[in-house]
Amino acid sequence: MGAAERRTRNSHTHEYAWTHFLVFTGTHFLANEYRVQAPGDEIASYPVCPSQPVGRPVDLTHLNTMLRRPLLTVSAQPRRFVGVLMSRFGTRDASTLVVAEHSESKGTLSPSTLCTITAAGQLQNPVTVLVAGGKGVNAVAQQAAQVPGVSKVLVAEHAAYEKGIAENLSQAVVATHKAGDYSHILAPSSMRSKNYVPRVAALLDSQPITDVIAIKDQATFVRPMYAGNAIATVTTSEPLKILTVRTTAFEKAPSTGGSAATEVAPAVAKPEAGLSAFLSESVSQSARPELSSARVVISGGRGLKTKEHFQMLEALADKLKGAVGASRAAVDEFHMPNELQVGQTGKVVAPDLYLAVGISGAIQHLSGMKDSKVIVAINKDKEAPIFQVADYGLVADLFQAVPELTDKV
Ligand SMILES: Cc1cc2nc3c(=O)[nH]c(=O)nc-3n(C[C@H](O)[C@H](O)[C@H](O)COP(=O)(O)OP(=O)(O)OC[C@H]3O[C@@H](n4cnc5c(N)ncnc54)[C@H](O)[C@@H]3O)c2cc1C
Repeated sequence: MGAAERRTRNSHTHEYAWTHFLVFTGTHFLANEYRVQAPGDEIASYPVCPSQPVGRPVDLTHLNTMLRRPLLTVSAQPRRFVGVLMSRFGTRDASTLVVAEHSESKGTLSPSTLCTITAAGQLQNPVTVLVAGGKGVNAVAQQAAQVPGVSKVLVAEHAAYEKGIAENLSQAVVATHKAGDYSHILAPSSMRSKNYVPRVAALLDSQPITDVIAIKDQATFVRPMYAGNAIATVTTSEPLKILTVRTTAFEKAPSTGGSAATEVAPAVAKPEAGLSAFLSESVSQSARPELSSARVVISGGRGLKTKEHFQMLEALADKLKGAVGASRAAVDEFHMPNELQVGQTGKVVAPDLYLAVGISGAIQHLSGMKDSKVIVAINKDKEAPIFQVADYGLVADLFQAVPELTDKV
């Protein structure tokens, strides 16, 4: 199938969408041909209007008779226009479901959920938030209900959702979608959503779009590709858009001022999917702020040479009330724990101040921190690529520069 083709399934929703599309006769738009596949048919190509010169505006009336059959596959030039028509004239009202993340132990809605609600607001649809969890989840739901812009909060309380087990959580999301028929499902980009969102997408037969950093319209989104080397603007013609949102790209929604209604989420017949079980977790305790949400992050790389030398960074971080991060090289050499890795395969951070110490600035590291508001680099190699993204660069030996800086702060 050619690149210009789009597929649509023969579902109830699609039939409605196309009915609306066909009602829209008399409208002119640029199209050369439609390819239509009915059940049991070969794919057949039909010109929109046999006498119509290629690329000229055409009358859609001709399509009425042709498309009044159960469609499996329809393709058209230009593809995007059809996608837009589908979403604009579909019979479903656009509505957005945000799947909340929250801290079970603290009973709080996560800042990443607030950022996702901001992203959802930009779609300008009514926003429903699904809060799934174990006992105590109602308190989190109350917090979600107070976020301005949220019109409804659905609470799924069950022990099966307590630890965010992907197989169980995805069932809750799917059941909620089936009852609400949302046009968009949004979740924060996170380790947790990397696990359950693909399952949700597979169960609902939709291609997810991950790591969205900007919303252009209902169907057009901006996302990084190739570890942030390219920024792609993608348009989807999926009737259901499933997105994960890079939370560093959206401000947190205010946590008070709203008054959404709270309801019980649609029931799942067997919330415990029985495919995986929670055994234990080991959470590292730190008095420092959490890496992803810290205002100041001080990261060290292979240049620190030993685990002990990271204490220099910790002393500076404590003075600046910041978090400590690390490059993958430092993590691979066991100088810092895995959860403090910043980059493509680690955490994505965008603090007010990011200080990179003894880090060369490989693209995989940059993709996790280059959206920081101010970047400062200390490196003894003046050619190090980190200086290309740094607002302030110090070419110096870190073993002199860091203690000196700590003294002066
Ligand atoms: C698929 C994939 C995913 C990856 N994901 C990540 C990721 O998420 N995060 C990540 O960080 N990397 C990631 N990497 C690895 C990445 O490519 C680099 O290898 C890594 O970031 C290098 O870490 P570094 O800058 O600490 O080490 P190096 O590249 O070795 O740089 C050390 C720097 O320290 C400087 N230095 C040495 N001594 C001193 C001194 N005394 N004073 C001042 N400066 C000094 C050196 O000049 C040098 O620039 C990934 C790679 C792949 C292939």
